[in-house]
Amino acid sequence: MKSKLDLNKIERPLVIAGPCSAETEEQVLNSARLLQKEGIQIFRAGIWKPRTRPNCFEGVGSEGLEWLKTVQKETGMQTATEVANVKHVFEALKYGVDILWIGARTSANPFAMQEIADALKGVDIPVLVKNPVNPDVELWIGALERLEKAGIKQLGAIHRGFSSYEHSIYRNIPQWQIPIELKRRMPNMPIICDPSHICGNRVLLQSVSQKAMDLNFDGLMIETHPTPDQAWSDAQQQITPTQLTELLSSLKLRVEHPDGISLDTLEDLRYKIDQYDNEIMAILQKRMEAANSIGQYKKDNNMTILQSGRWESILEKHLAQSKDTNLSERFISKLFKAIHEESIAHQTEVMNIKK
Ligand SMILES: C=C(O[C@@H]1C=C(C(=O)O)C=C[C@H]1O)C(=O)O
Repeated sequence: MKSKLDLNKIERPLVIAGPCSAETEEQVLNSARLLQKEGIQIFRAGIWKPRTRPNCFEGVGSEGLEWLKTVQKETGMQTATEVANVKHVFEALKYGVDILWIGARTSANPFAMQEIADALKGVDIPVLVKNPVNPDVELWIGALERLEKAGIKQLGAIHRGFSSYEHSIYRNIPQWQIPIELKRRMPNMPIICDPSHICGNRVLLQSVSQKAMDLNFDGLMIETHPTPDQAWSDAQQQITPTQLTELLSSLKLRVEHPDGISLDTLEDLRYKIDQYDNEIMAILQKRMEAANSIGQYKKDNNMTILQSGRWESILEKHLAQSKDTNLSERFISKLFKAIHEESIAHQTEVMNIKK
């Protein structure tokens, strides 16, 4: 049977909503009915929950798949759930789940991904792949490619943020440059944002959803629960179906290339950007030439490449200067660390590689 959702023809934003976990039949049906009233067409619910520690609620298992079937029959909504192994795939297919997604812990594991891809050979069902927990775009692409090779025609990516030891307001740091890179590498791959797992709390959901729309993401997967505070998993990040509607109607939907407007002003501004970029390139080249000469000096005088005191003072000076500019400390820190790394690479080449 051909699935109704065509991931290759999405009307933005595609919305997938439903509870983090299927808990009871009543909770599942109640959630679905409320979402259907709000006009949501795709219902999500976790049946098997990968939890960091044992003795947490790990999902109701296959029993919940019956409830998803009732959701389809009663509301006409399509259903989506996470599969993490071959058994889950077969069970979900047996019960007619419409859309599958692969979680972040699974997409980080090429063996698990290959087994799932093999189990899906010859099946025509949309499959969405969450980014791996670690910020590695290659791993994410690899997971998608394994499914592509297995013949899955309707593929999509879900951005759910990345684990980090860094203290952050987010549960999983968005690292937007990673989904942006995925879009560059796989321009036709639909990308759906999962603000619930990025934020880990309700407060930030709206701003992250708006940002995803402004980055031209194709859709949103948002966790909803009829009584979020009573949810058996991830209570703090779930919202009610009514709050979901409020959130969705607050979003401003912009397009990448609007019809019928003159681009003259934009082109003038882009001309300026191109000039500045050329200047940046020329300056960086000159800076690396100086680094090469320093490398030669250090080689001749038996000095180490890394000079911690000098590096510390450069970084500190520019971080302090950034306060009087429109450049953020975070940006300046990243920029100078990248420059320093490249400078060290140049000196290493001069010292140890070049004859
Ligand atoms: C260029 C030098 O070598 C290294 C690179 C630096 C840089 O590119 O700014 C600074 C300190 C060193 O760790 C240097 O010693 O001055």
